[in-house]
Amino acid sequence: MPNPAELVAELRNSFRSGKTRPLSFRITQLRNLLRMYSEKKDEIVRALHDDLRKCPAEAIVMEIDFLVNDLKNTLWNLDQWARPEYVEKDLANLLDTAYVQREPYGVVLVIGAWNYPIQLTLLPFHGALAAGNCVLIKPSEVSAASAKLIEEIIPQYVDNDCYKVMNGGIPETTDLLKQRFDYIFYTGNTAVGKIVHAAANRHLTPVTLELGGKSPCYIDSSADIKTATKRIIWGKMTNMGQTCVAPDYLLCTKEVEKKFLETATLILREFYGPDLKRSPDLGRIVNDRHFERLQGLLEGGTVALGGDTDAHDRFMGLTVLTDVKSDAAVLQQEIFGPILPVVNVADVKEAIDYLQEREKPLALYVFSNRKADVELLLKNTSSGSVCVNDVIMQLVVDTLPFGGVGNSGMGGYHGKFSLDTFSHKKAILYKDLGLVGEVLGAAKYPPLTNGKIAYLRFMLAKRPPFLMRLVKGVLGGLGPFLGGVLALYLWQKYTQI
Ligand SMILES: NC(=O)c1ccc[n+]([C@@H]2O[C@H](COP(=O)([O-])OP(=O)(O)OC[C@H]3O[C@@H](n4cnc5c(N)ncnc54)[C@H](O)[C@@H]3O)[C@@H](O)[C@H]2O)c1
Ligand SMILES: CCCCCCCCCC=O
Repeated sequence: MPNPAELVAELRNSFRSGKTRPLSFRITQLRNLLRMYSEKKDEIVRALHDDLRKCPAEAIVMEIDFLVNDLKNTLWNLDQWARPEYVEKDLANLLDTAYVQREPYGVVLVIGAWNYPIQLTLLPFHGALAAGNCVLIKPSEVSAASAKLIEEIIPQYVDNDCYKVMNGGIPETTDLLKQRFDYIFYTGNTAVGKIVHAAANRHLTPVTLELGGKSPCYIDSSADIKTATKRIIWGKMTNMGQTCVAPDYLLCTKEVEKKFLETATLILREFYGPDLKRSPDLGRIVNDRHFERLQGLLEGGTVALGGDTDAHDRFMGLTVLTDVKSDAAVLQQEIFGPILPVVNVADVKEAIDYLQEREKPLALYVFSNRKADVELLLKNTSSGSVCVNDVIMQLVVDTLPFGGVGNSGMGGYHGKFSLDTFSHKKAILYKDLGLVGEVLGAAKYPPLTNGKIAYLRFMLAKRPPFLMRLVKGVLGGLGPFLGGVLALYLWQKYTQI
């Protein structure tokens, strides 16, 4: 087992060498990863099958394509995203250059989770690499085949001095977290998120925590129940419910619950045939521990649909629970499996009360054609994301940030947000050393007369953007000489006071 202190020291030396700074170097690494996903596609599909019995379609669309699309987007845009961002200024700094320059933090630790073990481990890696960091990747030990594959293939495609993989379980990760990193990106459950946060805090290391929680799904009687049911079942059964943003429970009236149950029976048959267990499109629960945990959750209510389980095969069909006691474990902990409890509410106001009393979820789903009610939910609840009239699909829009809030996490990524997450936004003011610049700023020097203070206040005062654009235009038109004359005039005018 490699020594974490040595790994981090090697990465730090590589970062200090400046190797990862040039955009051309990063682009080469990203292109190599693109080649990796194409050349190692079969191995990835096989590893995901070994870990979760993920079907090839899910492995390709939800893990490999997700990564490939992210790389393409980054490669097409990185040059532009990484450019300095010039910003507006006050009069006192009008001749100077003020801009934000993204710079890499240094050595980044990425800790992945097991449910989408390739995607969730390597997507943050893309962002950290693109931003110019050196990276240590720690895949989840729970998805052992994927972890082993990542350790094997990453060194074949990217620079070994700058990017490393370390496998291990809780003791190894605990040791790793004693090291000083410049950024930590963690995906996993909230309890461990707190451990990671505390460890990062010892070194004041900034973090992104991509956590979980119970993502509610509100349906009202105005929604097209067939389409809503299809979308909910798809989202709940994808990866056997082991998706961070899977709909966790339904919030609806008794009447909608009844319609949902009738429709769900038909949809399940349409999607997976008469015997769900034999469907090639359904995966399995990741391990026995999680299977037993899920079986325990079934005790919380009445099984209104499904309930079929096979411990030997770690299979569980979609199981809808009704009349669930409010203190049942299935309504307290994140389910992360194919169980769907129903919580009955009379109307949207009761739904909002229910949501406000609970932790902020990673996602909120609303199925409704009542625009006013949707607005009420949007305005009166907080969650990492919202998707109206579908589930999970908000993640696909990579111009939206993906992340939680409160107990479901902090920070976000995807698309350009990944580059922002892994970059420090350095503020740079490049002052003019010439005479005009000096005159514009000279009022700050003591002795501070009333005139100088008035001048300073005039120069630093906030003005509406249109006025600043006008001043800039006029000064630009006058040229530096007349601009200087104007500055001298203002200086004269104010210092005479
Ligand atoms: N927000 C997201 O993007 C996202 C994505 C996937 C999963 N999740 C959430 O993650 C949870 C499921 O994942 P999990 O937590 O079971 O995954 P997991 O068991 O794979 O743990 C995640 C990582 O934490 C490490 N870890 C575990 N215990 C640790 C400890 N005591 N100290 C230090 N490191 C430790 C593991 O080695 C692993 O790399 C769910 O709550 C789910 O909602 C969130
Ligand atoms: C087409 C839908 C793609 C969905 C990808 C889901 C990723 C989930 C990450 C959290 O567990």
